[in-house]
Amino acid sequence: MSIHIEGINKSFGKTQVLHDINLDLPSGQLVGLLGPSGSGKTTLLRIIAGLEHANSGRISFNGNDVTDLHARDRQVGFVFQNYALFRHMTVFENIAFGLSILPKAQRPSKKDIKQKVDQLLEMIQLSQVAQRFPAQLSGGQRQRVAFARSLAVEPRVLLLDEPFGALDAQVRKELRRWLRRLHDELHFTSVFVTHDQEEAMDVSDQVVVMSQGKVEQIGTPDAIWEEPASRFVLEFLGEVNKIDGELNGSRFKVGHYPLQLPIASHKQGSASWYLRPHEISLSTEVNAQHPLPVLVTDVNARGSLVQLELEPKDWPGQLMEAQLPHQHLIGVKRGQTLYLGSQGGRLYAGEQQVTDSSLALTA
Ligand SMILES: Nc1ncnc2c1ncn2[C@@H]1O[C@H](COP(=O)(O)OP(=O)(O)OP(=O)(O)O)[C@@H](O)[C@H]1O
Repeated sequence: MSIHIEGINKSFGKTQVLHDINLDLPSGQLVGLLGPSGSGKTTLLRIIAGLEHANSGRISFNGNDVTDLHARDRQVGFVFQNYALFRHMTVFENIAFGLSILPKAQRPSKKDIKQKVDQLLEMIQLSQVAQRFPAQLSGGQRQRVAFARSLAVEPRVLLLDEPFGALDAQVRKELRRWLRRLHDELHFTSVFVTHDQEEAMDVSDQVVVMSQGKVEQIGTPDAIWEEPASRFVLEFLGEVNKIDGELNGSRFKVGHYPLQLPIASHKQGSASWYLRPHEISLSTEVNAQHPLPVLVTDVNARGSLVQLELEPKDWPGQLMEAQLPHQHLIGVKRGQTLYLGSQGGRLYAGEQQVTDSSLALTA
């Protein structure tokens, strides 16, 4: 079931929380809505579900306008963060619930309901606990039951609001892999809300990055990682170091170190140089490619990679993280001075990117 979202605006009182949202979500995909708290993700999800009404704009499922349809007629399944299982019902009864309350004409026979629930129990690998009550399950198991319960009625669209939010890191990771596999088998269309970039990048076919009620970028996780559309997206994805300086033509001054851009720029004023940990290059000697002195404050070997914590030395800035192949750093120790350069990176002046994606500055 494809979802078409057109020109959605939403205000609560005088505050506009969604601004002209336009999205096309193809059928069978798992789409992650990613953004900081308050960016409007849940509101958008609730508008798709029909639980909230937009001030303007349209929503269609498979080309059919559902804007004016009540939530219960949209055939959407919902999974929330806090399981919302019925405590007095067994796992089996919880999963069967949606089917057993259907109007008589649509309700499957008892035998068919049992067959369906057994199938779902197998799919979530919980057949052995069918007769337990929710209180006798772990958090991860409860959430799997919540999934099965919403899938039982075969929704056209499954909407998930921070479905793994209440679980610990390990269970979260397992469950999101499980959701991905389930999705690959069953091909339903899902939209899930998360503020965790790793989670969104790990499981989504497409990620929609939101900020302040607007869509900043939509794309595959790879495309968003490789080509963040804005400074906000680059920063929000995390794992990026920021070095502030003053831009003047093709010169970028960090503290009293004048660095050279490989291109001429007409911009002037404050600018920030963004470097991901693997884009940092280090040398034991100062040279044109490695102009900035840094102090090594931590060294962590991680398999074939070494992770370093670096403190700016003699120029203003924050602690940085670098990640380099082991062989480049044999013998590097805490307390040692190294010289920093780059193998890429991005320079932003205000919201504007000054250069394309691969920028190397030199002295
Ligand atoms: N029923 C409501 N009445 C008034 N304001 C609301 C209501 N629901 C949401 N808001 C406001 O709308 C904005 C967007 O909220 P929303 O819950 O959609 O954001 P979110 O990105 O899902 O955030 P979070 O990750 O914290 O859940 C926030 O400023 C919030 O305070």
